[in-house]
Amino acid sequence: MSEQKQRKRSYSDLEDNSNQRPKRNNSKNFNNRNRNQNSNPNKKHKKNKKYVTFDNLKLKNSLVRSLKAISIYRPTPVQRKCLPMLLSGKNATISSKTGSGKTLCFLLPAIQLLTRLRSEPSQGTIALIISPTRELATQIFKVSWSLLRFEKQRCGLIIGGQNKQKERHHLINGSNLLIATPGRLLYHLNETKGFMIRNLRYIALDEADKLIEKGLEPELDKIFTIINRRIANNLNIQKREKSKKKEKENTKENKSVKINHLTNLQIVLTSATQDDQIRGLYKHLGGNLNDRFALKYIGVDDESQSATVKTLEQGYIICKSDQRLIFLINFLKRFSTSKIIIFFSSVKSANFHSRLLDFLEFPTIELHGQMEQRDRSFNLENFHRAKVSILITTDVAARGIDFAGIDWIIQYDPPDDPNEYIHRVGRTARAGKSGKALLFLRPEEKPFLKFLTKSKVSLSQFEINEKKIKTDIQEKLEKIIEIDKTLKKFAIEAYKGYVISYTSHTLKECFDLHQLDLRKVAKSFCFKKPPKISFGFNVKKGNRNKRKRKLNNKY
Ligand SMILES: Nc1ncnc2c1ncn2[C@@H]1O[C@H](COP(=O)(O)OP(=O)(O)OP(=O)(O)O)[C@@H](O)[C@H]1O
Repeated sequence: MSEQKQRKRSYSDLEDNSNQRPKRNNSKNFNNRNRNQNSNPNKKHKKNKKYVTFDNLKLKNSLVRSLKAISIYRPTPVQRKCLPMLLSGKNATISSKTGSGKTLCFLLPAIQLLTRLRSEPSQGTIALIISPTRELATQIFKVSWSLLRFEKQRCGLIIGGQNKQKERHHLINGSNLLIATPGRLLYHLNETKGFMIRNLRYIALDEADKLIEKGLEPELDKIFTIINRRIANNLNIQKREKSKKKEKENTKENKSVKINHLTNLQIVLTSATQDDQIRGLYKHLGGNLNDRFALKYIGVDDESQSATVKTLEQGYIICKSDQRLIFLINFLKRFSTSKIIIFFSSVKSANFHSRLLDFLEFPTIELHGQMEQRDRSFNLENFHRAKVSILITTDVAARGIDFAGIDWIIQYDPPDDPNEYIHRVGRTARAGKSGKALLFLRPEEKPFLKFLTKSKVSLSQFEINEKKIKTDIQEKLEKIIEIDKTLKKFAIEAYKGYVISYTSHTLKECFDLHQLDLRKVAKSFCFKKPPKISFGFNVKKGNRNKRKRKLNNKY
C-alpha cells in the first residue's frame, strides 16, 4: 500500500466522542491530568528536579494566591522559560504553540511591576496590553481582573463598539493596567484629556504578527508616537523640577520629541506564529536589536516537529464545490452532539450559512466583525457556556480566544495562509485537552497542503464515504432558496462574498479565482445556476480579453 494510502482515514471511521467527553474542567489546568494519574503527586514531584512552582519563579505571594484561586498551580513550559526573564524587566518576543499559556507570560510580569512600583490609580496607566480583536482584549481583561483580586491596582478595558463616555470616566479615574484594541486606544489618546499615559513602563502586544498583518501598523505608529511624546514631556518636567539651571537645555529637548523614550519601556511581543515582521514591529517601538534593550526571542517549540499540539487530530477532505454544502450538512448530522466551530472566509457567507443551518434545524451561534458589539459579546458568552453548539464565524475568532470543550474545528473555507490555519485549529485541543480539526479543500486547492507541510503542519486525508452521504438534499435546498426570498438575498450576497474572497487570497497558486467553476460554486449556495451579478473585478491590462472571456465562460 502506498504511503499516501496508508495515511488515508475514512471520515466514517472518526468517532464522535463528544458524549464521552470528560466534564468541562473550569480550571483548564494542565496539571490536573498529572494529578489524576498519580495519587500522590508530591512524592513524584520531590523526585523530579524539574518540578517548578510559581514561587520558585519569584512571583509575589499574593499573585501566587490569585493563581491558586483560579486553579493554576504550576507554570507551563512557556511560563517557566519566560517568567524569570520578564520578571527581571527584560524585553522579549515569545513564541509557543496555541493554548500553551502565553497570556500569563505577559500579564504576571505586568502586574508584578505595578505592585513593585506601588502604583496608584492617580498615576494613570503603567502597563498597556494591545490586542488585535475586541473579544481577545475582553478575555485578557477578565484574566487580569482575577489576577488583581488581592491587589489595590486597577485594570481597565477600552475596545471598539463600547460606550466611549464610560471608558473616558474609567481612564480619568486611572487604570494602572489597561487592555485595549488599537483603534479605540488611539481615539482616547487623542480625545480624552486626563488619560494619563506618561508614566507608562510596560507594553505587551498580544498576537503581534496579527497586529501588523491586520493593517494596523499606521495606527500603532501613531499610538507609539503619542506615547513617546507624552513620556518625553513628563521626563522634561521632572528634569526641570530638579534643576532650573538646565531649563534652557530642557526646552530644546522638549521640542525634539524625536528622542526615543520608548526604549525605557519593557516590551513583550507574543504569538504562536512569528516571523521577521515582528522585528519590524519592534523597531517601530524604538527597540534596537543590538543594544541592551535587545528583544530576546523565546521560542519554546522551535525544535518541535509539528507546529500544532500533539493532542490535536487533524485531517482534510477533498470535496468539489458542488458537494461542499451537502457534505457539511451530512457532517453536522453525524456529529450533532458535538461543540463545533466553523470558519468562513467572508462575513456574508457566515451570515447566510448561519441562517440556512438554523432553518435546517441546526441551531447555530454567529460571530463576526460586522455585528453590534452587544450581540458579539452576548453570542460569544452563549457559545462559551454551551456544551453542544455550532459557532459560525470568520477569522475574528481565529486568534487567542480560549474556548473550552471544542470537539471540532471545521475550516469550511480554507484559511489565507498556514499561520491562520494554525491559529484556527488552536481553538481546540488547548491546555492539554484533545480536539479534532477538518479542512475542506477543493481538488484545485490541494497545493495548499505543501504550504502547510512547510510550516510543520501535516494532515491525514479523511476519505468521504460516498455511500453514506445523502445527496438528495441538494434539490430540497434549491427549493428552499426559491421559496424564501430573504434567504435567497443572503445566498446571493454570500455567493458574491465567497468569490470576492478569492481575489484577496495571497497564495494564488492554491486559491486561483480563474479555477473556480461558478456553476458548481453556485450549487453550494443552493442555486440551480449561478445568479447574475457583477463582481466588478479589476482585470489587468494585457490579459484583459482573455481573462474576461474566461470569467464569462464560468459565470
Ligand atoms: N500554568 C497553568 N496551569 C494550568 N492552566 C493554565 C496555565 N496557564 C494557562 N492555563 C490555561 O491554559 C489555557 C490557554 O492559555 P492561553 O489562552 O494563555 O494560551 P495561549 O498560549 O495564549 O493561546 P493562543 O496562542 O491560542 O492565544 C487557558 O484556559 C488558561 O487558563
